[in-house]
Amino acid sequence: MTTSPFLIPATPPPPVSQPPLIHLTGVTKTLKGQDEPRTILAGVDLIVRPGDSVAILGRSGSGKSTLLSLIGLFDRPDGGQYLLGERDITKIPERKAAALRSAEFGFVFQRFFLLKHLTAAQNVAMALVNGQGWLPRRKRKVKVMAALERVGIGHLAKHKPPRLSGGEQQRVAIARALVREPRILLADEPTGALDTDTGNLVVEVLRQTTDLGCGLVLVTHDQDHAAKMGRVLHLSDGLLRPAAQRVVA
Ligand SMILES: Nc1ncnc2c1ncn2[C@@H]1O[C@H](COP(=O)(O)OP(=O)(O)OP(=O)(O)O)[C@@H](O)[C@H]1O
Repeated sequence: MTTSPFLIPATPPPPVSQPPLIHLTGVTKTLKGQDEPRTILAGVDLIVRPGDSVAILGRSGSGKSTLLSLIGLFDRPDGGQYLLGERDITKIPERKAAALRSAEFGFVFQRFFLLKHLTAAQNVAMALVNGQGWLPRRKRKVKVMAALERVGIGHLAKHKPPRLSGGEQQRVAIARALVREPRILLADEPTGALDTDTGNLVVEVLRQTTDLGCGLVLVTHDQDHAAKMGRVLHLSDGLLRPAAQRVVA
């Protein structure tokens, strides 16, 4: 029997998955408090590819921020393996970690950490000054405006934080995280200080950052926000597992 070249295969070929941006295997972390040392991460596995959006849920104290600080190279695992692209960075020294952190990652926190006396554009430009030295003024301006426009607040470039709403301030902070074009955006409770509607808007802005291939890891307590991500994981007993998702109306 000959096969017609016009036949459509019954099962489309699987999408070619892109190589991971980050790949954690069996990552462990024990923290020494005032009492007994406590194992916070007991063997975490996680893969984030370009364009992935991953939510991490978990009760307070389950270790979400600890995990995010390992991913963002503020701390190192005790065991397991952490690959950034193909590079094993499990035991990378701080000097090298700092350079990778500013080249590869953008960070968004619950608090906006904006400088009150600078405009939105100047706040965003600070990330370029710290990360890449002094870019020529015109190039800096183009990058800053592109970042502000990407989060929908180009028209607020000349406003200072006290004149901006909480959601607008958080969007300035997201633009500041995006302006160096990070490959991975890490957001720790970015809607914690915002009302529901504003929080929804900010989560949507964050999710859209993945459209151009950025990987996003969002730590949140809000199941509705988590459900807007491509994948929802739950951290408990030191392990990350797929979370049972609620249907959001
Ligand atoms: N530097 C530290 N030394 C000792 N214990 C710590 C340290 N930092 C955090 N912990 C403890 O580790 C546990 C995990 O903390 P972590 O902040 O990662 O949790 P979380 O899931 O992000 O919590 P939350 O949702 O409340 O922010 C907590 O019990 C916390 O008290």
